[in-house]
Amino acid sequence: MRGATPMVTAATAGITRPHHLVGFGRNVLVGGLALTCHRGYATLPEGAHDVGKLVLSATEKIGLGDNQFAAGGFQLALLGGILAGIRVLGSYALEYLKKRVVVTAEFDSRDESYSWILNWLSDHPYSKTATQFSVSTTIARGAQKINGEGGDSAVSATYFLPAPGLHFFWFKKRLLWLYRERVRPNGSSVATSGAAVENISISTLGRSRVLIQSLIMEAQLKFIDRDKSRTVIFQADQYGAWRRTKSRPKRPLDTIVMDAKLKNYIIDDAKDFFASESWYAERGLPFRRGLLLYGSPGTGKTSFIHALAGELGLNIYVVNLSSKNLSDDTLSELVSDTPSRCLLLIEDVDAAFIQRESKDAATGITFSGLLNAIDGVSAQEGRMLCMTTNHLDRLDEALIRPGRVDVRARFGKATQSQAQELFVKFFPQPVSTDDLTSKPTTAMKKTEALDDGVSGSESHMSGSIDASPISLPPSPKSAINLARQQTEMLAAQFAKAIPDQVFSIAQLQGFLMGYKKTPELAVKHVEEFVRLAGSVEVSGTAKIGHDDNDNENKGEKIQQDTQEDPEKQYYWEGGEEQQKERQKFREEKECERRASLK
Ligand SMILES: Nc1ncnc2c1ncn2[C@@H]1O[C@H](COP(=O)(O)OP(=O)(O)OP(=O)(O)O)[C@@H](O)[C@H]1O
Repeated sequence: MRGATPMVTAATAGITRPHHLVGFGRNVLVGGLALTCHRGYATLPEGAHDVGKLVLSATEKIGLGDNQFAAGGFQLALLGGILAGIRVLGSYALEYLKKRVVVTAEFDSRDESYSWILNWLSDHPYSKTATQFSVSTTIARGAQKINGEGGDSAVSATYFLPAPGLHFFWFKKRLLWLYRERVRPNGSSVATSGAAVENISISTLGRSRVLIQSLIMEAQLKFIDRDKSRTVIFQADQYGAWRRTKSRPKRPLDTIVMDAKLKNYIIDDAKDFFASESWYAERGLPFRRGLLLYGSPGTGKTSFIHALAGELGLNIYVVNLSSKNLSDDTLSELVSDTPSRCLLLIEDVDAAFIQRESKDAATGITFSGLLNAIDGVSAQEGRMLCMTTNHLDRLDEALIRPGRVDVRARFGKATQSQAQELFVKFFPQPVSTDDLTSKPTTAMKKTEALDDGVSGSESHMSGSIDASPISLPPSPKSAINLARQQTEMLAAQFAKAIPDQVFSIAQLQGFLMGYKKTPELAVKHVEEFVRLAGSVEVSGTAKIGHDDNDNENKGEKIQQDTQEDPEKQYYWEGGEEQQKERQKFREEKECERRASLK
């Protein structure tokens, strides 16, 4: 067979074959790859000739030299193996080389560090000039959104980030490159929409990690810095891990209307606690503190905890006991996973156990599970447990015993002085020199009259706007530009009309929201609001409720007097007439403002 088969010879192919390849070339032809292999081989670099020799001698050694088909197949397999080996080795070699000359840091969107990098990148000059960029209103990680922050403004915050792909940028006068890619998790489709996971890798030439580490540190500090003036809220996700859900600007304590002594007591107690770690350690006491806030809905329990967290510079970890994903184990894990200094907040602590009594309740935690989680051996030290409830009487004594709850505070409905304080905080007007030098307004005169014992209630509701005792003279400023003194007088009038401890601050705040820019009108309509609150249901701005919990409260009296269903919810908007009146009032004020500008 040898020598008889070749259809294309070296001569016909026009190739001069080195003499040592003759046999190999013939067999390759027999193997069926004829010219391709042959030519390809002939153009191989010098080192590859040795591979040819190797294949040839291997073929002859195993005695396949005479069987052209077997020899051809064997040679092809061997060649393929060698080439694959070279490829693998090549990639290892490349990888090795890369490790020697390139430093790379990788960030995964499931980790918090990813948010640091995105935040850092969004501020980097490159992101501001990159031609391929992505726009985002959030800095998103796999399972969570970071933002909704800065949401006070009408336009939401926007981040410009390098788009997925390769980017080059400078940092500390060194060239870095960044590769951003999106990977959909295995097994998820668009329909099931498993959130895409993102990766970012940042690389630079060299062997030292210092540069990239300093970039990461800078990014982390920047991120922490941005949180300094905010309170970050964490919540448990469905896997029982803490997820940062949002951050809010710190709420100043003085925005909370409550008994000043109680406020100071709780703040001092909390500050004292966080400063006493060694005191607890010396006495072998677990370094934990429990705070229970109870009272009617809308009295400021949650708001106070947010303000407290802001004051102490701590973040809030919120547990929702009604969550169906929560089991005793996950709760225990969550509690032990809280950082050592934080507020752990359990809202409506009674709710989970009430629901458990109903048939379809499916919450996974047990009462003993809750007790173990909050003060078991694995519970984190250094955290302050804050619980809120509307129904103190529904709580098991074991839950609120000293050691679990160290401070209990009742949040009551608004007293008259709190209503006054709320009004002043709601309309915080700067003292303008114009206002101070202006003649006393009708409103001031009216308040003086009230102080003299003249009832203002009739005049509040009667007369046209012009004749209204609280209408203001033309002012160079807008209708809301009242001097503080005037605001305080209006506040006093407002408070006088509010029955003591009947309405929650949330209810009063809701009512005032209807008069954001017209405090005079709020005063004018407050009596009507109080009167209608217990007797009429109208839809609108301020939702007002009735505390069926508090026997002493006069809201109940109003309800009973008017024979209304105590479960009923009431809303305030004012009748059509009042709305017209309000509109007219606004128009007049606008005319006055324009006139004053001329
Ligand atoms: N004492 C208060 N001082 C200032 N704002 C208050 C006060 N009470 C209620 N508010 C306002 O009313 C709204 C509801 O308050 P918040 O959620 O704190 O009440 P809560 O007592 O926690 O109610 P719930 O028991 O229903 O959870 C918030 O907008 C808050 O600003």
